[in-house]
Amino acid sequence: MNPILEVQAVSKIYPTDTGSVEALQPTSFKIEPGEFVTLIGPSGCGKTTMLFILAGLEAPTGGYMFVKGRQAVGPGADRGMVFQNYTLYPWLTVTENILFSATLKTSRQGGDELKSAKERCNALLYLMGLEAFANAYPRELSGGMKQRVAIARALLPRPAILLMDEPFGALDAQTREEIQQLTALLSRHEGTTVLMVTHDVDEALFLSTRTLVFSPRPGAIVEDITVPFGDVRTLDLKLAPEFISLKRRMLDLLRHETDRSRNDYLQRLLQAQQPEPPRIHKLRKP
Ligand SMILES: Nc1ncnc2c1ncn2[C@@H]1O[C@H](COP(=O)(O)OP(=O)(O)OP(=O)(O)O)[C@@H](O)[C@H]1O
Repeated sequence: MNPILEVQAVSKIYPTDTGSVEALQPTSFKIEPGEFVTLIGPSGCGKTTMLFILAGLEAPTGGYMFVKGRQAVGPGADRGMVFQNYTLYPWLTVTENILFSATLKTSRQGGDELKSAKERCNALLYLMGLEAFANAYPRELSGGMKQRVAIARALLPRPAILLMDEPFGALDAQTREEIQQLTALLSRHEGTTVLMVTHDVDEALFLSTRTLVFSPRPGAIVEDITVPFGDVRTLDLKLAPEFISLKRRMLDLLRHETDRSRNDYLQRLLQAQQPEPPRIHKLRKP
């Protein structure tokens, strides 16, 4: 099978006023059609950087990416993006938000395109359980509903891959579980290929078919884990022994990586600081 996404030695160094920050080591991986891949790793390891590069919102320092075999440079309709913070246009209704890019595109192309975009929008509103809110404005929606609109908007043009950056990070625990379940159902129903950044091990294992574990910054893939829980997943899975055992393995791996980086850092700190010789105060005899 040809990969939907191929990442070849993508790296990133940010220039800053105080020197350069190496966010990503040269990193390579492939994603096959229909895979739901999560990217997990310690805070600051370069997960968002990788996603932004793949979305075309950040230029890589080195390396290449290919979507369906074609080199991708800059943003494109073949990659949909959902951010952590709700990015809906507050002056547009739910339907108008979902149709926004289609409206821009079809204003140049004519009526039939817009008609099929509207049909697709209605189908997504139904799948997302948002039909009753089709004409509501973002201020009238809960956080979970806003994020469902953002997902529908990203899915409208049927992107080759959906990129999600901690999309449920700002939601309360219950809403988060509801939307996780909806996302699992939706990605299976639509056959969407997904790459999602998360720092939540439960979320990664519940949703994905594969997890890429990143090292601390500069990020690099330290393990590529197949998640073997099948297509139909309910929240009960999170209590199953095989889920808990894989969760433990991932937590150990993340802890080990974080400890290793902390120890390296402490070691460097100790080497940089020559300990001062102990001061001996002689007591004067009275
Ligand atoms: N525009 C920028 N300029 C300079 N440094 C940056 C920039 N964006 C990110 N960085 C640095 O690059 C590193 C990786 O950041 P990134 O946001 O990709 O990590 P992350 O794994 O997504 O973190 P988190 O899980 O905390 O969101 C961090 O050290 C961050 O400070």
